[in-house]
Amino acid sequence: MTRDLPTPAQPLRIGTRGSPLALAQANETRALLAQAWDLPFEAFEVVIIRTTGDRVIDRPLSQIGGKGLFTKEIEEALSAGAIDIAVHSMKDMPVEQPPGLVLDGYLEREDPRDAFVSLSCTAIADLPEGTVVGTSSLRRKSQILARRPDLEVVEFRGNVQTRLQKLEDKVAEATFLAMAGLNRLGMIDSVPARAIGTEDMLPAIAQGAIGIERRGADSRVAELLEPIHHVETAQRLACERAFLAALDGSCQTPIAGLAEIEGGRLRFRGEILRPDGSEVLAEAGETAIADGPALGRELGETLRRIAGPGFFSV
Ligand SMILES: NCc1[nH]cc(CCC(=O)O)c1CC(=O)O
Repeated sequence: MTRDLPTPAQPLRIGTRGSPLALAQANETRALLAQAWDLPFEAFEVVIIRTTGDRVIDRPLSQIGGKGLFTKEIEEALSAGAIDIAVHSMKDMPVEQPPGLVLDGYLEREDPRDAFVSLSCTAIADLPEGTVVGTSSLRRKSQILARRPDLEVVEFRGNVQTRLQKLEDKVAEATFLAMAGLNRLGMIDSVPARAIGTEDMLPAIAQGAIGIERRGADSRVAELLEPIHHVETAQRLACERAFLAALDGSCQTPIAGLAEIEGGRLRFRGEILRPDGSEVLAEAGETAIADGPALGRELGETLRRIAGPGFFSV
């Protein structure tokens, strides 16, 4: 039993970005912790931290450069002891953490699929030739162009509300969002969104999963997180992130992958694309759950070999 549980006077400080989705994720973590330990909400404090990714909104993410655009400042606060845990969208997390920090707590994964969002159409296939679609994701852009080279893809940044306004304003006819974000924001019924099957658009690595980062030396926090940790999510992400690590993936490379567990077996599909969508390389495999990381690594290395140097630069 943990001896010193957080109290309203000395709350556990939960660091997060200030976007509506990030706040929803931090509050979900807070509620799960309060429930698991039978503590009042006030024993947990949400601390908002502004990141480079939040500050620079006039350029595509891929052009700002550097890893961890949405995480660097939060990790600095965690290392400095200004917060006790950090709640992240695992999709935005580099595969390696700074020295002293550990990212091994996961909430149960939400729907990993992407959503097709449009006021006028219901699927990519229905879009008239030459239609303009908006996305800020290199992966989604490449996947769309691979399927529909006739479409025009324009840069589309901002939160869900901003993007919907851009659809209203006819800046683009359609856009793409994570189902997980729409669900967590409680917006799924108020947005013209349709889930895209993972055979049609393979999600980003770790899409829909929330990770909780802590200081490795902080065993009290490790103990606090244990009851809200979701083992199957961790097993799926271990495979997906091993795939990403083998490909040295960052936000600047179009990489997709999804691990699924059924009947005690883990199935993984992964793909890499040229940024212009002119080529897609895919691999899939199945293994025992414990061997998920080895499978992810092996398939990542296979794809890297097949792709050769320069694959991502065209
Ligand atoms: N890169 C931004 C980001 N990071 C996580 C999500 C969605 C939630 C998730 O995948 O867990 C989003 C927005 C989006 O892709 O629509």
